[in-house]
Amino acid sequence: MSRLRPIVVGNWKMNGLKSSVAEFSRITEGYDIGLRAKTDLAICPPFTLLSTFAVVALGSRVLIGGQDCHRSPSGAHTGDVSAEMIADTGATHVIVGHSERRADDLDTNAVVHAKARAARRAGLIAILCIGESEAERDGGKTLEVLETQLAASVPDGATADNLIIAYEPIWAIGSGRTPTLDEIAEAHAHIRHQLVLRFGDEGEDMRILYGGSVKPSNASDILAVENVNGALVGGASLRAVDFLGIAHSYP
Ligand SMILES: O=C[C@H](O)COP(=O)(O)O
Repeated sequence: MSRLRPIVVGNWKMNGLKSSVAEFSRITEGYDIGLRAKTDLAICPPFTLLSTFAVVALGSRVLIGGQDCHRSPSGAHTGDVSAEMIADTGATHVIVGHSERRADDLDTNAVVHAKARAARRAGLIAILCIGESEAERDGGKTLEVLETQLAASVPDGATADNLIIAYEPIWAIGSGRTPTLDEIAEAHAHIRHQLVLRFGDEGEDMRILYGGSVKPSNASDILAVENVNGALVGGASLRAVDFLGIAHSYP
């Protein structure tokens, strides 16, 4: 097992109303001393719930993150939210480059790069997502795609304290399908290699999460794979029992 302290992150995507505080409270209550000894735990709710969740999380050590940020600290960007605003809620993390934003909002690698820099500027830890499409996997291009995304979207000067990589094969997100454990190991080893080539020893300490159809029934196998330092969980993070079940899967 990796020596790096794992982190299990829940991405609530566009889900959650004020009434969801009860479910989030169950997560904070379930993050007991036994679980804290195993793993960090974070929830990234929609922007509308960030401040509320940050208050509910106080004292629980559950971490809070945004799901995206604008590259600028403030200004005329209607509808956008800056990294500084996210940090101001008490959040510590922000997801950048999720494939849904790369697809829906045309976030290129250059844009993701700028957002990761913005996260650092605001003192947030960026959870930077990369991953191949099904056509790219079928075409044998997975490792090449990951390499290109890493080179173009991870900023210089990134450290293990301000950057987490999340490997999410696009075809595995919300589909119930996952790569084989060998395929996950291969992708994570490649990401680790690229990080070490670029950042030296610092690259050894950067956490690499797996995301895509993680659930309580497959978490223990996936989380045991070499260089998998945690998970980015979508659908299964919406219910405390499932999310805590995944976090408990660590040996
Ligand atoms: O950010 C989370 C990922 O997109 C994974 O979503 P999923 O667990 O619903 O497949």
